[in-house]
Amino acid sequence: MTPAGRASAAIEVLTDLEARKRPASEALKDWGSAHRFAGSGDRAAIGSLVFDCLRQRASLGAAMEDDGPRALVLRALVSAWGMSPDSVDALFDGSRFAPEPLTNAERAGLSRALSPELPAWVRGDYPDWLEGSFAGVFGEDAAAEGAALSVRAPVDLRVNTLKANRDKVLKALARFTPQPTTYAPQGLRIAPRQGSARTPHVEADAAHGKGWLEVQDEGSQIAAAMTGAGPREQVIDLCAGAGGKTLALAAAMENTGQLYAYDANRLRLRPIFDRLRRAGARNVQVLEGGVEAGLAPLKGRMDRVVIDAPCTGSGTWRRRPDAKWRLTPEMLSARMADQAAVLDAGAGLVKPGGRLTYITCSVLPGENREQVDGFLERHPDFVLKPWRAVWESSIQADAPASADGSDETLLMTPRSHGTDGFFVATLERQA
Ligand SMILES: C[S@@+](CC[C@H](N)C(=O)[O-])C[C@H]1O[C@@H](n2cnc3c(N)ncnc32)[C@H](O)[C@@H]1O
Repeated sequence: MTPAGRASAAIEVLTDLEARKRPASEALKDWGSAHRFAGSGDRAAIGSLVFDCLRQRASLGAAMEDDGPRALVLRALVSAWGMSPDSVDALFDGSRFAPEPLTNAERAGLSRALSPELPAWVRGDYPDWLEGSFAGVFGEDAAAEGAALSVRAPVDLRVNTLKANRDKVLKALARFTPQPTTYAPQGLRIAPRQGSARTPHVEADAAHGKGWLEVQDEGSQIAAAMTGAGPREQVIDLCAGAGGKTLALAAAMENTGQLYAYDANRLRLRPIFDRLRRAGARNVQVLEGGVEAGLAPLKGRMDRVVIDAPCTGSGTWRRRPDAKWRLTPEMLSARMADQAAVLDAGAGLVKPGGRLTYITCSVLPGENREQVDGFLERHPDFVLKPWRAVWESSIQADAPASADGSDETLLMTPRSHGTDGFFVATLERQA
């Protein structure tokens, strides 16, 4: 397909998305099935353009003074793909498969500077109803923090120390030019590709098949390390899902002690079995029973309880940009109720002197600090351990400031740490 044909396809997919209100991945898949002539490079480029439009939907629309699919694609080619307005003008020439030529209003939109007077949610590309939450956490930096959540993310890898080391993986993946991550001791980063260039499919590499590495954001790796889980401990990953944290914890525990993996939704656990096998993790017991059968025997016995809580995922909007525009206040309230429930369930499992680590991949205060405050009120036998000391005992690199300025809990963000948005609080049960 020509670049102009790909732009037409992206407009088509965005139009479908808007009309049918469904996930971008589904709309892209359907488009691919209906256009079998499109090669994998075409699909990747169309997908990248659609996702770039969604990441910056509010600011692209404001610049164009039009938030329709065609306007978003036009401006994304300039703002996100770095094309000049003239080259976009030349692309949209109305020839076969190309979009219609530009109007004068569209030409003006391609060069319009974004006014600093626009509301922070427009400049920062987040939903308007979250203006208060963003201002509450980030103050004057709300737009800048939002903007950093609205660009492409790198591919981060965690070297599985049960089977490999950084040098071995660096060599195996040399063609992707990975670099060591700034903070996570076993992390590697592959920088995001620009424009239509394809994101490397690391999971198709032999090194992944051999269990040498996992795809895991650096923030997630740091959060797992900050649980402090180590050899010979009794640890439960209470919201294990597909096992991203479980695998990191098993490696930190050097395959010793006992790591329990539990999830209220058994279906979510399904991929964990293959992943554990591939990674060579042998100290993990997946708890498939319900709360009574699975968790009751562990009451008050755990050195570490890890709660990677269900959340809105606002910290991962770089990777799932359509999710940010689909999020509603009702969904946020439902996640907050889930978080309080899982925190209460986790509290009962911690042994005296043991620790509960509360993690979200969200930047919203209702899911983070407010949950911790509510927990401490309901469970006066727990105290909050300031994050800096926890970081220093688990991560070798110097601790950067929390994105919200807190000395008690850690908020990582793309802008402040180059990671996805992650929140970590350490709660210790008094002996
Ligand atoms: C953020 S995801 C976990 C991701 C996973 N830890 C990883 O690193 O790949 C949150 C998980 O919590 C689970 N969950 C929600 N409520 C729960 C509860 N009350 N008890 C245990 N798990 C729960 C969800 O099913 C979901 O799989």
